[in-house]
Amino acid sequence: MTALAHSPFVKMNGLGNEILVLDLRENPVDLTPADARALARPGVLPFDQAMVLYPPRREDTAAFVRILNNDGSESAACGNGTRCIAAYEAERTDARHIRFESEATLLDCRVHDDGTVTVDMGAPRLAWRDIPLAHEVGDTAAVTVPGFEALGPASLVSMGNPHAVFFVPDADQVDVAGLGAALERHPLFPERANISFASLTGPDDILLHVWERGAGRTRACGTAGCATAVSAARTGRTGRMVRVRLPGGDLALEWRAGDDHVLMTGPVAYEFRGKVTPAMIGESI
Ligand SMILES: N[C@H](CCC[C@H](N)C(=O)O)C(=O)O
Repeated sequence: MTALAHSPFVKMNGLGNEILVLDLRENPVDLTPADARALARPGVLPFDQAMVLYPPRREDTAAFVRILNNDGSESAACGNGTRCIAAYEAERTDARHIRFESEATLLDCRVHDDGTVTVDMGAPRLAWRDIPLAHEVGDTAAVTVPGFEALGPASLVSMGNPHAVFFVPDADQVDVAGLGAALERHPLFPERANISFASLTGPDDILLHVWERGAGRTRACGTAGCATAVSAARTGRTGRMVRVRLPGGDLALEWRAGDDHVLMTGPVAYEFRGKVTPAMIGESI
């Protein structure tokens, strides 16, 4: 039996984005890519991302968080998952202001009385090396992706993880899975990319469909919402405060003037709780 068995988990979702919160602060074992894939199997604990909590490395944080996609790959950021761990920690400790540390940044979260959570997702990174891209492209706000000229230029952003945002006339009509899977692994993106298709549906109102790196089609992606808000403001399509509507629900986003941090607000939901069993990670007792 591996040390992972018996660790407590909570299955949550942030706008239908399937999140597994695994609290390993009492039992900080390494969660391998194979463990993540085993847990994510259908009938076990299917998730888009696992948010794995480890003992804090800094005194002013509640935990160090690792983020794993369901294919076992690691991400440095996950907006919806961060709202979930903030709500989980608020429930456990009664704190309302909670800070986590991830590989990419510090994540300041505020849990509101209505149960919604605001996360300071930090400042976007817009330089080609930081996204990262395979080579220099000129202005990252409008990049024609070879082979995908018909989609028009993409706006490329890192929110800790790489994003490409295409503004299209009607995001509901796009073949998200077909185009998303091909673009995720385009040679322009050496670390692959999350792919978003966005349409303006009103002043400061955006419809969004997302194909996630390492997880595929999801009902919502918080960092993609952030990347889209930044891209829309950066290209003059909207102001710095927008509503982003995803299949799973809405996010309120503000790209704050002054420090350029992106503030993301949205709901979370609990599904069920339990403890990891050996069978869940593919082991017999
Ligand atoms: N669902 C997440 C993002 C996952 C990103 C992941 N697919 C990657 O970058 O590898 C969110 O709400 O922000």
